[in-house]
Amino acid sequence: MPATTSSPNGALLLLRQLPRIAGTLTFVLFVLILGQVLGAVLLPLAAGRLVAALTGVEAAIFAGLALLAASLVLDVVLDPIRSMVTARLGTAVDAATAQRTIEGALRPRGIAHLDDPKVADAIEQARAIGVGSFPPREAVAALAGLIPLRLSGIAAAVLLGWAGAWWMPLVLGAAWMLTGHWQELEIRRSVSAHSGEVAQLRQAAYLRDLAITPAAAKEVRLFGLHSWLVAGFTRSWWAGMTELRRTSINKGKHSAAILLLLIGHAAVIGPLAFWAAAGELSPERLAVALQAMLGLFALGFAGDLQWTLHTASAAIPAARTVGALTDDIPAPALPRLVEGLPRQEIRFERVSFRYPGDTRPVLDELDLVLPAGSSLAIVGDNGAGKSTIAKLLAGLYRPDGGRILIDGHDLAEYDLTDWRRRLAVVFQDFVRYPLPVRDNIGFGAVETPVREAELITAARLGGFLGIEAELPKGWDTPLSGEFAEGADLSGGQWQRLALSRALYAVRHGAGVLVLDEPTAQLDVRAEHDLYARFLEITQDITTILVSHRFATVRLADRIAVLRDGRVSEYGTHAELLAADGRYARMFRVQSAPFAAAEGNGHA
Ligand SMILES: Nc1ncnc2c1ncn2[C@@H]1O[C@H](COP(=O)(O)OP(=O)(O)OP(=O)(O)O)[C@@H](O)[C@H]1O
Repeated sequence: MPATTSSPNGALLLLRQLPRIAGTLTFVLFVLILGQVLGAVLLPLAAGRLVAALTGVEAAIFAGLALLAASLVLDVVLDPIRSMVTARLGTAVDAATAQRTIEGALRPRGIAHLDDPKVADAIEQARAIGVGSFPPREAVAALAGLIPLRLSGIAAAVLLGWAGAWWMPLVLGAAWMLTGHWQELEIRRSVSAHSGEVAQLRQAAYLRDLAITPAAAKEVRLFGLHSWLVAGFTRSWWAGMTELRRTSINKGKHSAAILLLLIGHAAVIGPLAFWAAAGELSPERLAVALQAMLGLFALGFAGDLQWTLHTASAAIPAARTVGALTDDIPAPALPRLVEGLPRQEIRFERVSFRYPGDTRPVLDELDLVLPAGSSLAIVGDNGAGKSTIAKLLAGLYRPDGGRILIDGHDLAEYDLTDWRRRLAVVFQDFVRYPLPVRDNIGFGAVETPVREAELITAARLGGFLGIEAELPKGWDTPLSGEFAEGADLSGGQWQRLALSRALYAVRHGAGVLVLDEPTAQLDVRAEHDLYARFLEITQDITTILVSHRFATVRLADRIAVLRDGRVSEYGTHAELLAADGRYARMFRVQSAPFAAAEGNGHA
C-alpha cells in the first residue's frame, strides 16, 4: 500500500495546484493582485508629484492627484472583489482537498490501510483537524495577501533604485529578505515538527465531539463527565495550539536581525539626506525614495500571513499522500470472478492472518469448508476470530498466508467488485445510517432504484415491516432525531433494519449471506420469528452465521468451533453433542438455566 512521501512545503504545492483546481478564478485573482500592486506603486509616485507641486512645480499637482486617485481606486475598488474571488478559490481548494482524501481513502480494495498510523495521521491532517482547524482555504487567503505584499516590496525596491541609488534596494532588500527568511525557516520547522504529531489537537477534537454529538450524550450525562470534558478539551486544545505556535527564533539571530535592519536603513537614509541637503536630490525624488524605503518591509517577515499559509497548507501534501494511496494490485488488472459463485463451496485453506501492527496471529493455518447452498455457524470465545473470518471473506483484509477459494478460485487473484455484490453481510458493528429508511434498506443494492414491493419483502423477512408505519414519514423518515420529522430507532429495530438491508441484497443477487450476531439485540419474539423464517431466508443461498446463542447456532446445517486460530470441532449440532467436546460443554452451560427452570416447572 505505498503512499508517496509528502512534500513539507504545502504552500508551494498549493501554488502549483491552484490553476488545476480552478484555472479561471486563479487567473482573475492574479490579475486583481497585479492591480493591487500597481496601486501600491502609484502611491509613492503620487506623493512625489504632490511634493513637487508644493515646492513650485505647479503642473505636478494634477498628475499627483490623478496618481493618488488611481492608487486609491485600485485599492478600494479591487479589494472587495479580490476578497470574493479569494473566498471562492478557497472553497474550491477545500473541495478538491476533501475529494482527493475521500478518493484515496476509498481506493484500496481492503481496509488495512486505515489501520496504518501513518495513513491515519495523513487523513487527520488532510481533514485539517490536526493542525488546529485551519482549512486549506485559509492558506489561499494568506497566499492572496502574501503575493501582493511581496510584489509591492519588489516594486518599492525598483522605485528606491530609481529615486535614490541602484545599490540601495540591494542593501535594504537583502537585510529584509535575510531576516524574513530566518523567521520563515522557524515557522516551517515548527509546522512540520508538529503537524506530524497532532495528538493533543486530535484529543481536543475527540473530546469536543463527545460533548456535542448524540452518540455519547447519554453516558456523558450519566457519568457526570461535563466538567471533565470541558477541562480536558481546554487543556488539550491550548497545549496543542501552544506547541504549534511555538516559533521561537534564536535570540542571537533575533538581535542580529535588528542590527542588520538598523544598519540597512542607516545606509540608505544617510546618503539620501546628504544628497538632498546638497541639492543633488530633488524633494520629489526624496519623497519617492523615502516612501519606497518604507515599502521594502514587504520583502521581510509577514507574521501571521506566513504562519497561516504554512499551517493551513499542511493539509495539501497530506491530501496528496492519501490521494496517492494505491492497491497492491490495480483492480483493472485483475480478472472478474465467474458469475453466480459459489456453486460448489467456499474453502479457507491454511489461512493465517494477523492485523497490521499486531504480533499475535488471529487465524493460524485455519482450514474450513462451507458447501454452497448450506449454512454454517461459527462459534468460539470472544476474540477467537469469528468476525475476522467474515472480513477476510469480504476481502477487507488479505490473508498473510493460505488461500480463500471460491469453487477453487483464489479470491486474491480476482477483482473483488463482483464478489462483493455476491455477499450480503450484517457486521456486528453495522452502520446506522442517519438517512431515510428506504435508503437504509436500498443500500443493499445501491445500483438499482428502490422498488416498493422489494422493500416490503426484504423488510418482512428482516422483521422490520410494520415499524415504518409508526414513523412520521414512513419509508421516507430520516433515521435521526437531528432531522425535522426524523426518528431514531431502538437497538433491536436497527438490527432488524440491518438484516432487511442484507436480505434486500440477497433479493438482488447476493448468494452468500453473512450474519454476525444477528439476534444479539432482538427481543424473544423477534428472535423466535427470525428462527421461523430462517429456512425461507437462507433458501438457495450459502449462509455463515456467527453467534453466541446456541438457539441460533443449532439452526445451521453445520457448526465450526474456533479455537486458537483454528477449527477445533466441525459437524452438525447432533454430531457435536455426541462428540461431547467443547461445543457440547458450551451448549450445556447455556441451556442449563433453562433446563433447571423447566425441571422446576415440572416438579
Ligand atoms: N481492526 C483491528 N485491528 C487490530 N486488532 C483487531 C482488529 N479487529 C479485531 N482485532 C483483534 O482480533 C481478534 C479477533 O477479533 P474478532 O472480532 O474476529 O473476534 P470475534 O471472535 O468475532 O469476537 P467476539 O465474539 O467478541 O465478537 C481480537 O483479539 C481483536 O482484538
